Amino acid sequence: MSLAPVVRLQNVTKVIGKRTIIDRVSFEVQPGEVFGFLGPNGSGKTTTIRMIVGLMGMTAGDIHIGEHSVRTDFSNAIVQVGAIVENPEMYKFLTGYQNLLHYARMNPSITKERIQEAIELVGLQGRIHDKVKKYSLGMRQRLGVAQAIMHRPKLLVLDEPTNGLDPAGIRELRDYLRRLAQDEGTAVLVSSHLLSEMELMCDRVAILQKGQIIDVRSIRGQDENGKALLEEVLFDVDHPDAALGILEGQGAARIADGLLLLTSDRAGIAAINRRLVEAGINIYGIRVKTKSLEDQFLEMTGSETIG
Ligand SMILES: Nc1ncnc2c1ncn2[C@@H]1O[C@H](COP(=O)(O)OP(=O)(O)OP(=O)(O)O)[C@@H](O)[C@H]1O
Repeated sequence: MSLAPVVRLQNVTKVIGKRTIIDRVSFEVQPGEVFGFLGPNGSGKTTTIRMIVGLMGMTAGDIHIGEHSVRTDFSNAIVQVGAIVENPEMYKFLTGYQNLLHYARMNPSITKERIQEAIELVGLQGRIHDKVKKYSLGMRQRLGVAQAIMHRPKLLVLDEPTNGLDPAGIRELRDYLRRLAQDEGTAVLVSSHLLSEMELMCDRVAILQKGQIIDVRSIRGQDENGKALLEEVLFDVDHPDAALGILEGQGAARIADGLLLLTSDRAGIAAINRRLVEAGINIYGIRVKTKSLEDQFLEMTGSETIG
């Protein structure tokens, strides 16, 4: 991707007392990308996010928003950011619209048209004139996001936005974040400890464990370098032992429950299939055991509990 990243973390480190809470964290988020920041509780997501939005200083490293360093050029960096890090403070006795107007007054660049656009992007147009005290948690959050995007930030940061939402609310959140990324080219950074939700919502995820990034990967079946991910494949064949012999030297094939089990990328599966058929092996079925992000995450973090 040749686009300049919207946010770039370079070896960001945070030491509190004698403890290294965040250890040389580096990643970039591109325009129009929904990027997940995934890790178990206590892994350092909130601390990293607080450093991105300037609520906390960093011990070493740097963060750039566009070309502006959060360290040395904070005010130019932060104007490009919209964020919900702690619960957004809303006036519950005012309507959603009145709340937005109140915030818009602080920034003369926000027009009435823009307020309307933000409301529509989060799908709150039907209820925007109701009092906030009548809103569900999901609606309050939408209002928070509308407020955070009114000034057209290049980066939207949401800390654990799925917390407390029901499945319908999570689906709606996913839909409007994707819309925002696509329609406005906003880079969206969301943190979560919930893998299944990140899989649905994000283009890429960084996996954080004990303050270190242990992996950054695309959700769409490729790793960071565009290399296809390996998948476990089961071949149901008439002579597994003979098939194993034919494939000798082709990676780690073995027999499991009478099936031939091997690891391959997609192109490899076709090649292995052809080779077996040409050698006279009958194939009754091929099954790809696609690993969910959750399986991969558990493999990488070992016994670390999630959630
Ligand atoms: N001000 C602080 N002083 C000392 N330790 C801290 C401080 N802030 C955070 N920590 C520690 O840093 C680690 C990371 O915390 P952080 O809140 O960033 O994790 P998290 O991934 O956001 O987890 P959670 O989802 O539980 O909020 C934790 O072990 C926490 O106890």
